[in-house]
Amino acid sequence: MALLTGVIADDFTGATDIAGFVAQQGLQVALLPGVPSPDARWQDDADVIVISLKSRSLPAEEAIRQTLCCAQWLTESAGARQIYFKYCSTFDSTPDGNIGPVSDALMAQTSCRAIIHSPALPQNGRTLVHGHLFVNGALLNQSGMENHPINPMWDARLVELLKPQTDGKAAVIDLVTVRAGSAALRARYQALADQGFRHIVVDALTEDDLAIQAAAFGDLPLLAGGSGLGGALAARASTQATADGRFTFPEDKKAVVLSGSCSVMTNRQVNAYKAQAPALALDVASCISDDPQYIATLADWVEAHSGSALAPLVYATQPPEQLKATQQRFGERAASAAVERTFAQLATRLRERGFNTFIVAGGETSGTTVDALKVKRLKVGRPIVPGVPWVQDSAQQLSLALKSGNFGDEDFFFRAQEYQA
Ligand SMILES: Nc1ncnc2c1ncn2[C@@H]1O[C@H](COP(=O)(O)OP(=O)(O)O)[C@@H](O)[C@H]1O
Ligand SMILES: O=C(O)[C@@H](O)C(=O)COP(=O)(O)O
Repeated sequence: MALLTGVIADDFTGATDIAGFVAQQGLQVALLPGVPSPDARWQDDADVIVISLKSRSLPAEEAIRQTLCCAQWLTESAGARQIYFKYCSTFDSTPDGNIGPVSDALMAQTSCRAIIHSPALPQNGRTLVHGHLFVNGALLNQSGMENHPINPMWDARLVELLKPQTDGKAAVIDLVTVRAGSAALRARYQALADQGFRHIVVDALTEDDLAIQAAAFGDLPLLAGGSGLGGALAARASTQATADGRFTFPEDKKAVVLSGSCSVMTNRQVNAYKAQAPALALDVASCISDDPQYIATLADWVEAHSGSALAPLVYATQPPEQLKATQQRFGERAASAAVERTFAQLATRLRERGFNTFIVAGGETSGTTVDALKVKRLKVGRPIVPGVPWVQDSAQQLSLALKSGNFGDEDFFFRAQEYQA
């Protein structure tokens, strides 16, 4: 089958999330980290290519530049018929971007009059009603996402979130219209585009609503949203039974858990795990000092605890009050950059010492870690929980579980280690 869709994900956990949902539908997925080189020609078989960027928190111009390079490569060198801009199911962005500016730039490049925004992921409790985004029934800005370290979410209304990010007019298509069926939904989209609306937010409460969206919008050159709509599009394209995506894990497993997310769920996961497993909290002051000796000390600690039944955990995860104090002391950007740099350097050091299995919590954290591990191309394996598949760089015999901050249940770090080859 020719390449159907080229996905550009704005972070790494988002990329493995959508790649996992697509692979579960039996489609062949290639997962590529970073902007492909412009002269790299794509000659392999794949139904869907997912490119993972770390563009969510970049300045808007740089996020646009990287995304457009990917879109151009996907259409011209890989033959993608459709571009899917994958962002977070919690619409993670700042007042400056990057969802609005990147969407505008992609519309210009793909000659799309109006872009669909569909972040809903009912499988993980993200639903959209009258354009309001809910996380497990709580409004986005009352869900814990208001305390996010780098993109605190200030509203739950997507149209309001988009306002400071774009000059394009935004509108909502509500659930009643979605449930009127794909033809009615498409007609409403056309009518709004004719009226000059450029950003069309579409409600979804269930997976069935996403299936209707996939039927209505499957042929558009450009779509944007979460992995829910991505999975629904793959289900329509699939002719096979669900693939299980098994691969062989490294025989001599040397695993570590790195947690750089401060989300509500990751805080619970870290607390549950550290009650039973060896765990070490990062010292942010030492991260800021950028002292190589600190990295060596961390690596020694991990190595010393790697014989335990449960993999050692190194975490920066903090509850909101503690995080606020850290950020006031060091500055938000400086603290988060120092923590990410520390995880990246630690991952490199552990790789050199033979660690081959990395369980990482947090999208930005996963981005820096995967970059540091110099991953080239990833195979997608079976899901540990919805939205978090095992992925593997077979050339390097390296297995990775990249967990979005809020995904998984309290026992996630345990479950991730119960895998079977
Ligand atoms: N203790 C801390 N102090 C300051 N920043 C932190 C701390 N712990 C984590 N961070 C930063 O918070 C950000 C979390 O983002 P991310 O890894 O994407 O998690 P999530 O998936 O929850 O969004 C990262 O930039 C990380 O470095
Ligand atoms: O759509 C989602 O929720 C995830 O795929 C995602 O984008 C993850 O982002 P982080 O929560 O920052 O890991």
